[in-house]
Amino acid sequence: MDHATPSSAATPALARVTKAACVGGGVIGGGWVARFLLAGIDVAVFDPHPEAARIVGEVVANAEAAYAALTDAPLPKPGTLTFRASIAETVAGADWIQESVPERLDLKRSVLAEIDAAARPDALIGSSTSGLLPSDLQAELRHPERFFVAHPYNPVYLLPLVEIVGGKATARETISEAIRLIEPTGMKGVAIDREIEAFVGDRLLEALWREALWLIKDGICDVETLDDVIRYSFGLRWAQMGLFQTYRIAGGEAGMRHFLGQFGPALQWPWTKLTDVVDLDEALVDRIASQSDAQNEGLSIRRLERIRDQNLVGILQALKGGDDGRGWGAGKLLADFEQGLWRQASAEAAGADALRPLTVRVSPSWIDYNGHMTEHRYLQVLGDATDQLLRFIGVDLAYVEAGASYYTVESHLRHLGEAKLGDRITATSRVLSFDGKRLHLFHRLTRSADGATIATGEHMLLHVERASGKAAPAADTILRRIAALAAAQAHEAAEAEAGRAIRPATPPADHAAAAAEANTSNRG
Ligand SMILES: NC(=O)C1=CN([C@@H]2O[C@H](COP(=O)(O)OP(=O)(O)OC[C@H]3O[C@@H](n4cnc5c(N)ncnc54)[C@H](O)[C@@H]3O)[C@@H](O)[C@H]2O)C=CC1
Ligand SMILES: C[N+](C)(C)CC(=O)CC(=O)[O-]
Repeated sequence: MDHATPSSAATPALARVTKAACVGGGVIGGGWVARFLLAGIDVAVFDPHPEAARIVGEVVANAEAAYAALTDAPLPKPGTLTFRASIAETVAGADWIQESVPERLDLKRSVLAEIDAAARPDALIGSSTSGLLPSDLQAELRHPERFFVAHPYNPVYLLPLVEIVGGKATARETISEAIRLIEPTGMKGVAIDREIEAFVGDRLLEALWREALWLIKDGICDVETLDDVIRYSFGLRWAQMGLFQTYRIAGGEAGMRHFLGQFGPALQWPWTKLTDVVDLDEALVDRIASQSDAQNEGLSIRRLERIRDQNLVGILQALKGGDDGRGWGAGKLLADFEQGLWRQASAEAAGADALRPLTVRVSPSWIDYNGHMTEHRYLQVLGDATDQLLRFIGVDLAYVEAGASYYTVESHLRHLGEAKLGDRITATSRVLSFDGKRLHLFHRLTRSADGATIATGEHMLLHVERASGKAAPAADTILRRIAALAAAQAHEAAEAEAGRAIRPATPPADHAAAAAEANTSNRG
C-alpha cells in the first residue's frame, strides 16, 4: 500500500504516551480505558450513554482484579480517569486518541472529523473498527496521515494483540510510532501490510463463524457441542501456536511440504460452505439464542467475564513458562513487559530518597479453602518487599546481570492476622543489621484498612557471586546505601518481635504419655 509521508517531519518523537483519550466507552472502549489506566496513563473519556461511568468502572474493576492475579511485577500507579462532556474536551492535549463508537461508517466518519478538528496535529488517532477500511475512515480528515486502524481483541486489557492498519493517506511513520508507543501498555502491535476489510483476525474468525452457523442450522450439532469441539481441542492449541506452526508439526518430520501435499487436496472436497452466507432467519436466531441460554444457565455476563479473565490469566502465565522458562508467544510478551516494569521500578527506587512501603491487594487466586490469604502468598509478599528494598539499595536487574545478588538463606514468618479477598496490605521494611556479606531484614505486613499487623517476616540474606554460588562481599556502593538506610531507620523503635524462635509445644500429661508410648513402639 502507498503510505503518505508525514506532513510534520520535524516534530520530535513522543517518548511515551502519558495522556490518552477514549471516544466511546462500551465493551471495547472500556477495555482500552482499563489497558491505558493500568499502564499509568491518564485517560479522558467521552460517551453519551447515561451509564457510561458505571459501565467503564465495572470493566476497570474487572481489569484490576485480573492484573492482580496476572503479575507480581510492580505495576505503575494507575492513571487518572475523567469523563468529559464533549469530544473536543476529551481529546484536547491527548497523545493517543482511540475511537470505539458503533460500527457505522457515517457515525465513525463524523466522530473522527470532530476528533481531528480538536486534537493536537501530531496526536495519533486509532480506530477500533473490526472491519471498515482505514482509507474510507480517513477520507475527510484534515490530518489523515496520523490516522490508522488499531483493531484490538476483547478483553482489550488482557489480550495483547492490536492490528495496526494504515490507509492510503496514513504516514509510514505513524504505523511504526503506533507500534512503539503501544508496547509499554503490554500490547503487541502487528502491522498489516495492505488494508482489507476485516483485516486478518476477523477474516479468520468470520470464516469459522460462518461455518459454525451452518453446522447449527443444518442440525449437525448444538452450540454447546460446537463450543466443546473448540475448547477441548484446537482452541488450546491456538493459544500457543498459530495455524502454520501447528500444521508444520502435524506434517511430522517431513514438515510443511508433506503436510500441504497430504491435506491440501482435501480443500477441493466439499467440506465447507464458507462461500455461502447462512440466512439468520427468526427460526435460526431462536434456535441459537435458546441453546445459548441453556448453555449459560445461571451464569451472568459479569460472571462469564470473570471466568474468562481468570482462564486467560492462567493461560498467559503458563505461556510465560513455555520454551523451558524463556516464555513463548503471548507469555514471552508478558515476561518482557514485566522486565520493563522491574527496570522502571529499579530506576525509580534508585532515585528515591526514602524507601517506600509496598502495597498489594489480595486477589482471588491467593485465597485458600479457609477463605483467607493462603500461606505461601505471605512469603510472596515478603519476598516482594525484600526485592523492593534491594532495588532501593541498588541491587537492581543491572547489578544482578553483572554477576552478583543477595540470596535469602533463612526466613522466620509469623502469621498474626487474616487477610481476606480484596484487602489491601502494606509491607514496611527495616534493616536490622548488616555486614559485608550479610543483610538482616524485618518486614511488617499490615492491613491497610485498620492498620492491624497480619504478619511479620525476618530474613537473613547473603550476598552471593552468582557464577560460583559462593558468598562474597557486596560492592561498596551497595554497602553505603544499606548504611544510609539503616541510619535513617535508627530512630524507629526496636522491633520487639525480631529474633524469636518457635518454642516447642508441651502436650498435656495424658497425651504426653500416649506420645511417649507411640514413640517407643515406633522405634521398636
Ligand atoms: N465487541 C467486540 O468484540 C469488538 C468490537 N470492536 C469494535 O469496537 C467498536 C465499538 O464496539 P463495541 O465496544 O463492541 O460497541 P458497544 O456498543 O459496546 O460500545 C459503543 C459505545 O459507543 C458509544 N457511542 C455511541 N455514539 C457515540 C458518539 N457519538 N461518541 C462517543 N461514543 C458514542 C455508545 O454509547 C457505546 O457505549 C466497533 O467499531 C467494533 O467493531 C473491535 C474489536 C472487538
Ligand atoms: C465480533 N467482532 C468482529 C467484533 C470481533 C472482533 O473484532 C475481535 C474479537 O475480539 O473477536
